[in-house]
Amino acid sequence: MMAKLFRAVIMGPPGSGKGTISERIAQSFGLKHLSSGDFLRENIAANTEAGVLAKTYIERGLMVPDHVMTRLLLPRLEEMTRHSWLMDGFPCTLAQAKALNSTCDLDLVISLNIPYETLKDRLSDRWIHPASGRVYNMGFNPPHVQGRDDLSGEPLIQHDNDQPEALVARLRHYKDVAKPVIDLYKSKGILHMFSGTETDRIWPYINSLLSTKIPSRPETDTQHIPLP
Ligand SMILES: Nc1nc2c(ncn2[C@H]2C[C@H](O)[C@@H](COP(=O)(O)OP(=O)(O)OP(=O)(O)O)O2)c(=O)[nH]1
Ligand SMILES: Nc1ncnc2c1ncn2[C@@H]1O[C@H](COP(=O)(O)OP(=O)(O)O)[C@@H](O)[C@H]1O
Repeated sequence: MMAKLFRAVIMGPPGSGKGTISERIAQSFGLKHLSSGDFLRENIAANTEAGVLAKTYIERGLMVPDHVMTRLLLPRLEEMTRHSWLMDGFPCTLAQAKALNSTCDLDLVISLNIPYETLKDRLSDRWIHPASGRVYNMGFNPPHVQGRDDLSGEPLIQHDNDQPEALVARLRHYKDVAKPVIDLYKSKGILHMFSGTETDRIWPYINSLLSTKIPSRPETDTQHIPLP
């Protein structure tokens, strides 16, 4: 018998730990981690029509318009008929949420509520390996060799828009656009909000919530059919 597919979204301001927590969820529960940023980077690398268009916005530090995002992502999600997934970075706006709504029924939305001071500290210390998108934080998960990606050994970079001046504007913008999305998911009864300053302290709560909804990845347990 095929297990029911599970579809979840994770929301939160820049630096709130969406990527970090998504990876843990993917590992523990076997959901496929989808990231809007990764989809965009793939499309940019492949020079698709949407990728070329998206690049012109990202380069200017702007959000990609809703119609480009939905045209890019919804067909990919529609194709995922055999996989449970967790989407990170989409939807970001009410228009995106409504478009997603018309494509699929979400089971759960995780919203991360992290204080500004914490975000500022984390992001000013964030280093990225541009080619892979691997993310390091000098305090939390530093690279083995300072300034170098663990796998490729290539140099790490910092984003200008992770610095405090740009972050204030990004955060304000996030709050404005996310509020109606959060309200929508609250009204549907699928929103779960987690507050705190440390991913390691938030994670056990998310883990136990998901354990009530999906079987954890059974390495040895053959009673449960793992999620595809
Ligand atoms: N010090 C500290 N750093 C953390 C913690 N959790 C995650 N980080 C680090 C890893 C990264 O360098 C940075 C941001 O984490 P993520 O890239 O997972 O965040 P998110 O995906 O929400 O950011 P984005 O939307 O891509 O800007 O903070 C934590 O509990 N403490
Ligand atoms: N849902 C979305 N709607 C509009 N633009 C998006 C969306 N997701 C990602 N983007 C664009 O792609 C860029 C990279 O996204 P991401 O990798 O999530 O990193 P970050 O949010 O830290 O910049 C964003 O800065 C934004 O321009």
